[in-house]
Amino acid sequence: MESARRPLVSQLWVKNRRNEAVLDPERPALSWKELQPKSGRVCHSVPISEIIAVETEQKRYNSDTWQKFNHHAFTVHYAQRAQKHCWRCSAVTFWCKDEELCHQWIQAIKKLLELQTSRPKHLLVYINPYGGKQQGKQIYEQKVAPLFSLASITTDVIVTERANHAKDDLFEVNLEKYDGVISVGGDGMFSEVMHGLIGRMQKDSSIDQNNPSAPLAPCNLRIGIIPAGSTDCICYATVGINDPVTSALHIIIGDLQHMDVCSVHHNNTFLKYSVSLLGYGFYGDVLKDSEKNRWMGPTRYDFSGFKTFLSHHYYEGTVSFQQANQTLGSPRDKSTCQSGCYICKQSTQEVEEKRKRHHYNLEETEDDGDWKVIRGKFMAINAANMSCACPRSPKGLSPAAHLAAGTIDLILVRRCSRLNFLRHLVRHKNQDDQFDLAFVEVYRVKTFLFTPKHSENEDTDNKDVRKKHFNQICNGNHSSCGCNHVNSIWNCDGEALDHAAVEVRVHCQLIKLFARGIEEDSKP
Ligand SMILES: Nc1ncnc2c1ncn2[C@@H]1O[C@H](COP(=O)(O)OP(=O)(O)OP(=O)(O)O)[C@@H](O)[C@H]1O
Repeated sequence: MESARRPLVSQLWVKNRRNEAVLDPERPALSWKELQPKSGRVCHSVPISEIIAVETEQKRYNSDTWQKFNHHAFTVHYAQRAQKHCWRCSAVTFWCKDEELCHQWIQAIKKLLELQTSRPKHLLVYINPYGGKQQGKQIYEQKVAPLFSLASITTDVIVTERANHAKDDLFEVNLEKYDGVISVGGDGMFSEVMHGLIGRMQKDSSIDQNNPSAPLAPCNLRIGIIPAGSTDCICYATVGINDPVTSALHIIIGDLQHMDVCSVHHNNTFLKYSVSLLGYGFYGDVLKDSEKNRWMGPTRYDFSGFKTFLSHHYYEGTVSFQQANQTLGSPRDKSTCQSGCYICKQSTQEVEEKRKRHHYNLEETEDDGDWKVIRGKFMAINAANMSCACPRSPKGLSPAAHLAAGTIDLILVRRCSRLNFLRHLVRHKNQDDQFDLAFVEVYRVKTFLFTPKHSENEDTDNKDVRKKHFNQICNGNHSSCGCNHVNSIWNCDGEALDHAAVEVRVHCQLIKLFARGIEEDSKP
């Protein structure tokens, strides 16, 4: 036992150069450095947690090296950080003088890899063949499957045949045999998989999803996202880049990122879950318009964004919310949520204690803030469950929002001039603070309710009634006041909700992803 903890140190050859290689179970890492370097000495080091696989080198070299070492070599495949959060699978081949030493190294590395218990062995993969540029199947087969096979991960792959295929399947399938579920597609496909998994957990735990205050059962299976859609914001926000190989490597090494999920209800009826943006007003209208122009592809968002900006609608209603405890930070913080975020870690402990208390039917100790009620006319009401950073807006809607702190950043943009609204929008792209404007308010909340001024029955099919209420605001001069809609719609992670009056509640760390959040400086 004692010898297993001692470092293995040997002289091995890498590319015809003599190296000292060290496998240290205490650190735990594999490192090697040239013994007689031509220039400065470079020490390479790979944490065991980032080694993908070790393989005996087959006789595919016809080189002098191969002759010299009597064919004894092994290759270590590992995750290497490239640029801007991008990871690549690199390999290094070590040559040994004798077979026994080669075997000893391979066994020692394999033993340490076996201790990496968070790694998945068997995965359930759903591929949307029609997401994004319809490349999901090729991306998976060419870039991801070979890496899974290298890492000895077995898979059951389902290419979806219709919308909701993955979601329905997740309600039926035996999940016990899997260590994770992979979504190959965009945000819509991820949402489908997430709804399937969360729904299944609640069904198995006999929890009624229609009850807005029911504590939901957490999902223990991790979800992996292989980005292959036209919008891959969830992947970008949790990994830092939309790159299938990087995502596959995070899955293989068994990364873990907890994530909050918001439940959205209307009159005690469950509508949807959301992990990124719930937007009423501006982002709801953009979605409504963009759905009419799907034929345009991803450019429809720019087109509809511009059109919606020009139409300059505002909406009346009441927002009531319960503010989160100060220890969970503020939306105006300068620091952002990154890999190993201490605020999210603190929430992990709290959520575990809360689940234990619930399990033993102990009393809850709620320390959340008071309720606040705001009535007004809003250009936009945005609830960000994460920063919502994406390649188009690298800061995101709420740059300091957390992935797993159990909070929502509620952004209220009150009625303002077109120029002022433009100033607010432009600040999502530059260094200026988008909240530092008189007509913008931001709160960190746990739950909120929105009630439109005009009831939804009035807004839907009864046109006469709609006209009556519409006239109350603008006296019928639609073009000058810009309020030719009574109510907007909610954009819930890119999908439209059927109701404007909603109750939203955040469920701290309800799901887990194969990710690690965004690393501060990804290139060592
Ligand atoms: N085989 C299928 N046929 C049709 N729709 C599907 C299929 N599989 C999944 N879907 C649905 O397609 C929707 C969009 O998928 P996805 O997010 O992968 O692509 P996308 O191009 O990013 O989407 P969007 O058009 O919303 O930007 C999802 O909501 C999903 O439910």
